[in-house]
Amino acid sequence: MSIYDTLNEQQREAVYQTEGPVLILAGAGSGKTRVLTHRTAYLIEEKGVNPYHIMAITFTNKAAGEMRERIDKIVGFGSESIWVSTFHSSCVRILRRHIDRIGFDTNFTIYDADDSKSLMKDICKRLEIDTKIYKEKSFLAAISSAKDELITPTELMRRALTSSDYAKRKQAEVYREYQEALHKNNALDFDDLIMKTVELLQSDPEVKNYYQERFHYIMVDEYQDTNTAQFELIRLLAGKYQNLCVVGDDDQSIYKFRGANIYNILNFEKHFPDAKTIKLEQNYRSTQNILNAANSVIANNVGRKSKTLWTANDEGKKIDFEQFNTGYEEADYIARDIAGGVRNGDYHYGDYAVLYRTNAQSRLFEERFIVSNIPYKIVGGVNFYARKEVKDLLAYLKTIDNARDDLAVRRILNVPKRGIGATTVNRVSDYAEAYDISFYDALKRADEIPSIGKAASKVKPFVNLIQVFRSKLEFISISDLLREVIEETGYVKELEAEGTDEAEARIENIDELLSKVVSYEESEEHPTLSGFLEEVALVADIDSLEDDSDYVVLMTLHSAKGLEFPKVYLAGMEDGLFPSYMSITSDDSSEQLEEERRLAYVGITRAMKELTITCAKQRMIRGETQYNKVSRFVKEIPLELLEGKAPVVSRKESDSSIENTWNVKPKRMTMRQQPSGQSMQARAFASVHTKEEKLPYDIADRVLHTRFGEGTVVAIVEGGRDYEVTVQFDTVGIKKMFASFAKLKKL
Ligand SMILES: Nc1ncnc2c1ncn2[C@@H]1O[C@H](COP(=O)(O)OP(=O)(O)OP(=O)(O)O)[C@@H](O)[C@H]1O
Ligand SMILES: [Mg+2]
Repeated sequence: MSIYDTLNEQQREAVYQTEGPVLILAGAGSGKTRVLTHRTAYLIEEKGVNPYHIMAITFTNKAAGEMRERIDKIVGFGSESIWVSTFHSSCVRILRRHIDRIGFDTNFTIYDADDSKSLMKDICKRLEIDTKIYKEKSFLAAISSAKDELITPTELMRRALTSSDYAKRKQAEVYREYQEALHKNNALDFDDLIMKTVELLQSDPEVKNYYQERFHYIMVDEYQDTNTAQFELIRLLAGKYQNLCVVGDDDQSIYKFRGANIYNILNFEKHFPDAKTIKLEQNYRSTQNILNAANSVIANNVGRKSKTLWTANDEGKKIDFEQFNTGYEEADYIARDIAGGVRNGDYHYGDYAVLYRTNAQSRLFEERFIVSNIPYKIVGGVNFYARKEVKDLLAYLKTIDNARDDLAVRRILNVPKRGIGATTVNRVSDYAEAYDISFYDALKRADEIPSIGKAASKVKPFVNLIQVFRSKLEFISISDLLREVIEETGYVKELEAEGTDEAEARIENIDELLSKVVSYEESEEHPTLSGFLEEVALVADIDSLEDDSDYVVLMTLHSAKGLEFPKVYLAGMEDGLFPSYMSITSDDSSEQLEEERRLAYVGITRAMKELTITCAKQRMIRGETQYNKVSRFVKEIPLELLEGKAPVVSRKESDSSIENTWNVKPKRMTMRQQPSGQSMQARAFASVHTKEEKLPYDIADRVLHTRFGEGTVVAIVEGGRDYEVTVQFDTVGIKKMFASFAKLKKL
């Protein structure tokens, strides 16, 4: 049996259609990514294409890694010369070779979001912009959108001049300054990686021809999320042979806020008139119930390309829908459910994913999982490489590698403390500006800077230190270099002296960085410092996912694209959170709502076997308690597909009041009933939060509620922030409420 026998008829057609432009348009889990990997194998094995001429592009490193693995498995020998990578790393590869043709050094630095922000701060200061009125963040956002659309500073200025909008003119001015500063630092930001590559290919026919001749076959996964710059890049690369195969799903377009242009997919046939379109209709990933839920939610979007998606899989379990009073209860339920599933042997930790709309939601789960001893990993949030100690040491390495990066040099000039103050830094900066040299070169000439006086003697040892490291670079490994940096600067010694838990954690992170260097050295044939720094700069959040260990994954819905898990929790399904408050209230609300709905579709379709949807009536968001209704997306799922482990009350009622209960969970344990081993930890967890002091009533007491009348207290649960009191009322039955809201009086 050949590998192509494992494909259905439409998939096979897509694999065999190797020549000319091809669009594969299909719903989630229909095997689009699988088609791409098999197509690659087919090109090599059956069509005799040299792997060297093939390029496959995806969005995240995780997806690229997975694709690489699958391709290696089916192609075997020679597969390493295929370019399987993200847009960004493909561009880095091209630029490292040819960017000197557009006026940069090939050992340019890549700025992350943090670096860009510091640079922007400097610029705003220099231009004397009042950042209370014009925020740095909004400049960066405007620049980023411009780059997504391939708009140059000159073009942005031209547009600004035709409008009377002062803010727009400021943006254009800042954009120009920002680009000049990057250029001076021999640095590119993330968006530049794509834009500069396009610029290079457009301006240099020789380079364009070289890459067009290199890539006879180009494939792009998740094509629905490409922006204008990425589209242009692909169009240029495929310009000669036109063997371009893109796969995507317009229903999963979720990056409009990052400039994704849905028209790239909707108009593919217009851009490439010879294009052949293939649709895949069978979903192999999910149960019928999950797929039905996804289909009925997305059906509410208008103006979609018509698509059918069916599955031969089992009906599967119903979707577990649970509403809680608070986010704490929600996290608690999910933690228990996971622990239970693993205990029963139904699942491994690694089979679970908890997905949510915003990064901030992860904290409650994290706290709950720690208490319950559930191994987990958060994708996103504070990225390892964004931590101070890691950034400091990387700044050392960057300075040693390419001291043209002013930001890196300034970051470490006084780290650890060398008694070099802000005044000195400013004077050196001014000098560098005046002579049009880099900050580091100005440091080297400290003696000549008239205004810095004695400070020059403090600067010198720093410059010497860097020069010594540089001279060693020739004959020691990168890991030894890093060890020397740590040693010579006394970085770890200082932390050790601090002796706090936090310092300890920082030292662990430094160890982790060293391990990263070592593993880089082991995996590369010719490891170089620039190579290492480049790899680090490209690590997207998703990379903290590792394949071989067993842990629950927590991540935002956006990061989950393209992935699949046996059991998925969609948490925080509340109007105002998901769909976001912005999308409900903004001017172009219907468009934004549709984007949110596509995100819901992405979320639901990540689940293979089981899906749990949860929400809370009351939730702390940015320090404020919000009362939210059940997400409209949940209401778009037919009732018969849902089931609560506790009784579900009709939909209408759920909208009426926050004290109304969709479900009461009498089976939930109080802290007192918990096994003693856990309760200590649990109490420690609870004590982090402020809570009412002791309640004036106890279980079995008779109490009075202003609306519900008299009743008997049946349970008191110590929630995270408040006591949850369950009362059996004489007239309205059982109600569960928060002590601080209910204001029950003891009778
Ligand atoms: N013909 C097939 N036979 C068996 N399994 C298949 C077949 N096609 C796809 N699958 C499986 O179905 C699952 C989904 O496939 P894949 O990830 O390629 O879908 P996709 O269309 O790329 O999904 P998404 O839109 O979420 O990116 C995978 O586990 C894949 O191995
Ligand atoms: Mg896919």
